[in-house]
Amino acid sequence: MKITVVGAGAVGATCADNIARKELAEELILLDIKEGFAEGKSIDMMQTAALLGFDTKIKGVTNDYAATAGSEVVVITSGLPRKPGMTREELIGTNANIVKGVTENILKYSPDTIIIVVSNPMDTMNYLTLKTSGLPKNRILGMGGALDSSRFKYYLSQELGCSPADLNAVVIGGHGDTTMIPLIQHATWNSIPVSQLLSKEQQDKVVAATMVGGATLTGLIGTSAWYAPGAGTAAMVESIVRDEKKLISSGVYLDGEYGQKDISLVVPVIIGKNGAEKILDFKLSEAEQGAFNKSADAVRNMNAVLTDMN
Ligand SMILES: NC(=O)C1=CN([C@@H]2O[C@H](COP(=O)(O)OP(=O)(O)OC[C@H]3O[C@@H](n4cnc5c(N)ncnc54)[C@H](O)[C@@H]3O)[C@@H](O)[C@H]2O)C=CC1
Ligand SMILES: O=C([O-])CC(=O)C(=O)O
Repeated sequence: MKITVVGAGAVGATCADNIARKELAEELILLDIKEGFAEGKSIDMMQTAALLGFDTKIKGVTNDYAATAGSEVVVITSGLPRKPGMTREELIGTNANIVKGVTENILKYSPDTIIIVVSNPMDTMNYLTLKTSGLPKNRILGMGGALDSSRFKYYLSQELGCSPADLNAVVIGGHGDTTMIPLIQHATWNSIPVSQLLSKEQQDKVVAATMVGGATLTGLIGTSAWYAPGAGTAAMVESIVRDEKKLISSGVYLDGEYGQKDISLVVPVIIGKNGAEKILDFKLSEAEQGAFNKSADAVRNMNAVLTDMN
């Protein structure tokens, strides 16, 4: 198994680190445009191999796409992160060009790969990758729901005083401060609905904290988060590589599911060796479907910016 991670910054390097520790690949290429940066990070990570006991060979390259040839999975993290006070959507001007160029270069050497898009604004960057690559829709996945669902579990666990691992909770919609939809009515603690354990105020607090989870960390750190984003992406890679068929909220192209067409949004997806193997199209309540439609409108407006940029 050969995997490439594009962008050796905070998220890309953390994702690569997780992939190596889990030994998901024999060969892992880390590519960045900044001279020597991916090489340095890769050597640093390889110098943990003796300590951590992993066998993955990590190689860093500066913009050398030939080195990525034959990658079965490619993760795209290249692009600017937001600064405090910014929205993810404000990154579109810079990141659309980066993601489009990277996708074109990757496909020259790995025409049948599965791509996971992380760069923000993720829903629109995933849609752009779908349109740029011409790959079948099952081979393009956006990372956002894995992270947001894990954040949702974190905030729920804080309120319930329980282990996040005992929780089942899912975020769908867009990967944006106002577009994500934590499905609180469906969340359970070992099968017990959390809506029966938390007051309405507590539930509202958890939902609100989850939605601005990324912005909160950006305010604290000065740039956006990377540990949970890196781990969320690696979990998707793992489900592909090990053909786990895990149900992970992910950005996928919708063709009628949840009443939406020609858009990428986050919904529950079974992820296996063929990428997005099945979208679980379950019935939302009227309020949830209304929120989903509103998120779709917002993401569609962002997607329209791509046309204006051309
Ligand atoms: N979807 C999600 O849930 C999340 C998305 N993100 C997004 O991921 C992206 C990366 O975030 P960080 O790693 O924190 O940023 P970073 O600034 O630490 O790393 C980005 C890297 O991309 C590289 N890069 C820029 N243009 C490139 C190109 N054309 N080819 C190859 N490499 C290129 C830069 O040199 C830099 O090393 C941002 O857009 C951020 O908003 C971050 C966290 C979560
Ligand atoms: O907040 C950001 O800009 C980065 C991101 O998508 C996240 O951490 O959820």
